[in-house]
Amino acid sequence: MNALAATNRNFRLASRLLGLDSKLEKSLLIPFREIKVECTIPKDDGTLATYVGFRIQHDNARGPMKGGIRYHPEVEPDEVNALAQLMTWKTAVAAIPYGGAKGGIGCNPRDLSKSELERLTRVFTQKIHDLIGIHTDVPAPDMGTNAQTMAWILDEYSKFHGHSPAVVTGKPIVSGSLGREAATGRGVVYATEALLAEYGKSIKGMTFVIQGFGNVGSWASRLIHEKGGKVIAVSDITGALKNPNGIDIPELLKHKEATGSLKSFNGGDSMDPNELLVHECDVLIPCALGGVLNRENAADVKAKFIIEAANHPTDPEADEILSKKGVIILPDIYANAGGVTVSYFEWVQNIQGFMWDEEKVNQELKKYMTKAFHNIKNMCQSHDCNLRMGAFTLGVNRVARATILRGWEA
Ligand SMILES: NC(=O)C1=CN([C@@H]2O[C@H](COP(=O)(O)OP(=O)(O)OC[C@H]3O[C@@H](n4cnc5c(N)ncnc54)[C@H](OP(=O)(O)O)[C@@H]3O)[C@@H](O)[C@H]2O)C=CC1
Ligand SMILES: O=C(O)CCC(=O)C(=O)O
Repeated sequence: MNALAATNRNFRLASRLLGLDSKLEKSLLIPFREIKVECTIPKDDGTLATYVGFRIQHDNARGPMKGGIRYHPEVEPDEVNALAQLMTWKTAVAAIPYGGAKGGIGCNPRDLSKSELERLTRVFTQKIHDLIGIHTDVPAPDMGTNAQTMAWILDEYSKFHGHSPAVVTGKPIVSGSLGREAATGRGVVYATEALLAEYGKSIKGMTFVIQGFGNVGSWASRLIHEKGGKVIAVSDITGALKNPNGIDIPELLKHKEATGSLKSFNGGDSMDPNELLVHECDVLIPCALGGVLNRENAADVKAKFIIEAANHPTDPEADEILSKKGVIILPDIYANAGGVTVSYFEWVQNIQGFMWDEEKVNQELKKYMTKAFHNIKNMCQSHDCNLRMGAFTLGVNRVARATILRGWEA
């Protein structure tokens, strides 16, 4: 099932549990606005290259639309649409005053030089600058983008609208927030702790398998390692690595920084990346692409807990198979909400012109993640449902209530 069909399905199941009116359901499902732009840039060799950029603004009933910008060869409208919708429910689950959006450019950032990436980002910003803004739509990093990308967007946007640091989050520290770079991984760890506590367990001594070693995967690995968890397998696009005694994550981080990949790290054995997701472990954390858990591999998953740090890593068919096996899944719209939560703190700091220290950022993040977990659990009890539906009913209900309060009448 493609990402949009899967996301719509989860939304409809939640809407039914909540008993939403069908007209309201339709209105919540259809995006507020879909933007598609042509981005042509001169390459370093003087030739021209054209890329397609998207920004899909899903809903703004609870506040300005919010969500990342992805640079990846597989970026296409249905996927961006699904990711934008997930942002709407995610910001509502996290109880931060935003709606949802997502954007992206179909390109392989590994094949572009830094100056080509800068030109592409600036052209994309020129095409969408009048449709984003501090109180309308606030982008942030996602796969293939980072703080530098956000700094270019801020600079280009500011040429049209004056200096506007709050127009993007996930910026470098000069106008960004302390703690934002680590926030998604840190939020994943707080979410994991909240879940494990329900089962009388903690991170210390448990075994973890982590797919993806970019922003989210590397921070999650580092923090789990610091808390005494044993990361026994990790992967990036170049391959996968295992060590049953636990990988030395600080050493692996140095290796990845120096070489750009996990390859040839001598603190573990290489493994088939397809084996990684079905490797024996206590906790599996996908931190890369969507749809990686599907009917092909779900029956073979051996983890007892899955923490969805990536967006929509679990296809609905896999969801069903895993649930029958008794695997506990912490859904993306909660598990990876730490990033957008600290993006909210960054936006607040930019608007106030006042910078928080990192301790305050992390304390507030923990408060938001812990509260959201208990709110999800309450929804699970009221609707007799699993954690995914607990999170969806929580998010959808908050957005539906805001929509009704703003004047919706069937
Ligand atoms: N950044 C954020 O704040 C947030 C991100 N997310 C989600 O988390 C996920 C990861 O995002 P982020 O860490 O920012 O992205 P990055 O681009 O920083 O990292 C992505 C990682 O995935 C790896 N990867 C790509 N393709 C594959 C593959 N086929 N098999 C294994 N690994 C692969 C990359 O490998 P390599 O290192 O070799 O390139 C990289 O390590 C995405 O689903 C994103 O939507 C969710 C919430 C917030
Ligand atoms: O920080 C943000 O605004 C959005 C992060 C994001 O894209 C996501 O949570 O998927």
